[in-house]
Amino acid sequence: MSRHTHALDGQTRTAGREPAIEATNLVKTYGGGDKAVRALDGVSFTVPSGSVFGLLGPNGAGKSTTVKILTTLTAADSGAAKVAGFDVNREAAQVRHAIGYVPQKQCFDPTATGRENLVLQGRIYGVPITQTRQRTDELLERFGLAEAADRITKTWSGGMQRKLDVALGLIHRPQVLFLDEPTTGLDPEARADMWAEISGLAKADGLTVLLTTHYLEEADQLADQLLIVDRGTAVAAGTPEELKALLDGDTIQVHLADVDTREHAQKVIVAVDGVRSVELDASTLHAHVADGASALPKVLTALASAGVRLSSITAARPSLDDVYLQFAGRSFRAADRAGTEEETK
Ligand SMILES: Nc1ncnc2c1ncn2[C@@H]1O[C@H](COP(=O)(O)OP(=O)(O)OP(=O)(O)O)[C@@H](O)[C@H]1O
Repeated sequence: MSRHTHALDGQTRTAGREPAIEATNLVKTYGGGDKAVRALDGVSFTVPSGSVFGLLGPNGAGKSTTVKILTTLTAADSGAAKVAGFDVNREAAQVRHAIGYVPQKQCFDPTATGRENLVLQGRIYGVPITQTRQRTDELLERFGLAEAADRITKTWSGGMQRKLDVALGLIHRPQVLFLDEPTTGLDPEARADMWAEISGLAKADGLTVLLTTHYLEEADQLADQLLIVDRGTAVAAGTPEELKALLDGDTIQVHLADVDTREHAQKVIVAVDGVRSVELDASTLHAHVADGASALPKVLTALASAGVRLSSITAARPSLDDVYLQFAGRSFRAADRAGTEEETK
């Protein structure tokens, strides 16, 4: 972890106000003996009030487990956490009152209308009925659901249903909102719409939002601060820009026509002037260079002279995928696929 210390230290600085979330060295193991799964292996982070914090990681990285500990749904084996100033173990009731939690799976009654769902949720939280009605109207309006409010929610689109999930988490005016994979399963348009809503929540309402995602683009777009987790540990932290700046220079991605030539191609590219390092990922090579525009023709010429056939080659500024590749040693998409396969076994 030492090479990431700089960015992780940056995470703990806050501007005077008490942080909305402080997680220290969280450890959680499921099961025991041979079947034990270490879901979290010492994760720490701090979320300043009024910001959007992204927990980014492939399937099975430990994101939901972190959220469950912070929302008091499960207890960590060791470590400590405070949310809205309350200890998740000793002051669980206060934590629950101060937070909204939107789980991965839909949490409304599909046979009730949107309005009925919101009013019921307000009652569950003990919000007085007049305030519940007022807040319901406000939330329906804010999420563009007012017109559909009195229709049974199972007739709503997926995007509308997901917005209702978020609205339900806000009925009691929490200080901190947890969104577990808020846009999984949504089409691109509904996803963009949801992104706009989420960034509005922090900016307009001063709410602190912690969201988990396995979409790099979502983390890049929404998060003020990001923690990248992999196999239960934090691999990098910072703003999306800081993380990308850790990889100064550009990345040249070389897609090989023949996967068997990858080791040979790697040696050829490493020898090109201006190439700092080359990482291998299936049939793609990622070369880190100071300046993509000047290095690309040299890489092309070297590969052509060595008889390596390509299917494509591109130069780009580093992406979060490159950050992940550098720190986790494998590409995000490959890790996500591996995680999904692991979970469906
Ligand atoms: N109740 C449980 N019992 C046993 N193992 C579990 C349980 N919940 C999670 N795990 C395992 O712990 C690890 C972390 O899971 P977690 O759900 O926190 O990951 P995640 O990053 O949220 O992944 P996803 O994006 O798939 O939800 C995984 O290996 C998962 O299979």
